[in-house]
Amino acid sequence: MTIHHDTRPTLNLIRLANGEDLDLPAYESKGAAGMDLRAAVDGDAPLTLLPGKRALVPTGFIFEIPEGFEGQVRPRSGLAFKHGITCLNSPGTVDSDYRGEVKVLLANLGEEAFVIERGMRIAQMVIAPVTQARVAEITSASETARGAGGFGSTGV
Ligand SMILES: O=c1ccn([C@H]2C[C@H](O)[C@@H](COP(=O)(O)OP(=O)(O)OP(=O)(O)O)O2)c(=O)[nH]1
Ligand SMILES: [Mg+2]
Repeated sequence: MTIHHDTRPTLNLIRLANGEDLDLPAYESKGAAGMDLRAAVDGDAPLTLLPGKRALVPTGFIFEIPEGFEGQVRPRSGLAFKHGITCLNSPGTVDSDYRGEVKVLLANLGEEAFVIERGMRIAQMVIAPVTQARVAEITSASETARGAGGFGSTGV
């Protein structure tokens, strides 16, 4: 008999008052990299994002990102393509020790106002492994063929 263990890390979520009745963030297809995040704006008061403006949109949940991982808040390509809606700080970083509500910093780079309704899937979060480096100050850098060349030094 083969026993299949679920080796995926667990993401604990705490539902806040403004997240009442919202669907849990979820992977919308079997192989989706990101779970979609929903807008926890007031059902009676949708948020209108004017062209060129930004807004911090609540998700209604606290995420306990497992240690050794981060949450990357990324735009949804459909909203970006159709409406110019993106995450201003993309990819947003949710630290594993953050215990506040996860919020999405949406920006409207389109030409028309965009209305964010309660429960709308506004962004996606990818859980990704993180490596914290040990920081050490030294006085000279090791030599390489590239040296200080960058920003197009190898041609376009
Ligand atoms: O899109 C985002 C980005 C960040 N955060 C939360 C979780 C994250 O752990 C915290 C801090 O984010 P970040 O380190 O990017 O911002 P900061 O400007 O460096 O703030 P801080 O000084 O609080 O670290 O804000 C979100 O909810 N959504
Ligand atoms: Mg920070």
